[in-house]
Amino acid sequence: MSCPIAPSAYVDNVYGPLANLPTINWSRLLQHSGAEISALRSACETHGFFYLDLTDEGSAIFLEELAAVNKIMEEWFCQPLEKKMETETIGDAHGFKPTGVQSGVAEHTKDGFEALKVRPLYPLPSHAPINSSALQICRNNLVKRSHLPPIVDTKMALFDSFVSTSNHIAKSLLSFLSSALGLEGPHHLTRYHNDDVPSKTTLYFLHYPENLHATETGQNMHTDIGSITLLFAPQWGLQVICPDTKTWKYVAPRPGHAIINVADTLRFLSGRRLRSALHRVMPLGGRQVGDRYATSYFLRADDDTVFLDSEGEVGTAEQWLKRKYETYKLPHELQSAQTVLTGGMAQLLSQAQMLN
Ligand SMILES: O=C(O)CCC(=O)C(=O)O
Ligand SMILES: [Fe+2]
Repeated sequence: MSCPIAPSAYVDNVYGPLANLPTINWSRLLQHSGAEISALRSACETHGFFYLDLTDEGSAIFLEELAAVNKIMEEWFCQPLEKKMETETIGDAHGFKPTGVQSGVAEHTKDGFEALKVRPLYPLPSHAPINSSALQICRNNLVKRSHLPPIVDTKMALFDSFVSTSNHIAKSLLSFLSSALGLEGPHHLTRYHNDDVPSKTTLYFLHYPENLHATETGQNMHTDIGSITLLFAPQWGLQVICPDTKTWKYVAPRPGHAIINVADTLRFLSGRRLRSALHRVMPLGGRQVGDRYATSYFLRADDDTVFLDSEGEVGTAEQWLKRKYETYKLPHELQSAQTVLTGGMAQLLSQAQMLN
């Protein structure tokens, strides 16, 4: 069985002007173009949200893998809820989350997405081709460790390869950014992101089932928890607060592009020099017409990474994730009484401007 993706049209005089986000070119970054690296830094300082152009020839296989994992996941989400609930939830970074457990995008509503979180291999598969015996060792470890849903288990090589390239892209961005910010040696940002150290790095599949009643809608505003998010959102619904107007604007889906997001931990580790973008998912017209899907790779710092958070407390990356997930479930009025949901970004914007 497959769930067709319903197209939805964007009409700018109804839904407002689009977010004008910077675009960074992946192949130029790989050539160490000074201009592209400085554009990357500027995008993270001013927006914290940008398109990454992956339309180069070298990224074609990765995009094919993305299409293949998405097809598998769309079929997986079509299963009855009881079947999906069989995927054990382990901590907040692995397992199945049904709709309606978090506060929704609008007051007095719950969230309208279900999600399957898949903890990647640990140690993560290297970007170099993995030989079959290495893969078998990883596979045995993973099966014991992670209680994967059978669908991931049977397509292990595909999922591994997709995770490996996602990790490579996210860590490369981190590395270019660190050098551009002059964070070198012991302060280099990659030092907090070790592939062989436990972290809550996660591959994340989201499904927003059609819901015409809007009791469970979209995804509430938030900043992401970790360091760098690679988001693939081929359908309308994603909105971001733009730094110029401080209003919500829709982010146009762009084939062959990832949307990259500076998340809380990276902002904290950069000494607040980088900006985290406040974003949410609001279906066009406020109702989820047709099913919507999105895929993310959340690169997160090693569990024991220490930083000063937006509540003024010194804690670890692992504690911040736990706190953030607890906050997602709180009613809106309690969420807005503290800084955790938005990593302090909401407090940097005036309430009146934001609600627009
Ligand atoms: O569904 C989307 O487009 C965005 C999802 C998102 O922001 C998240 O899961 O953190
Ligand atoms: Fe997000």
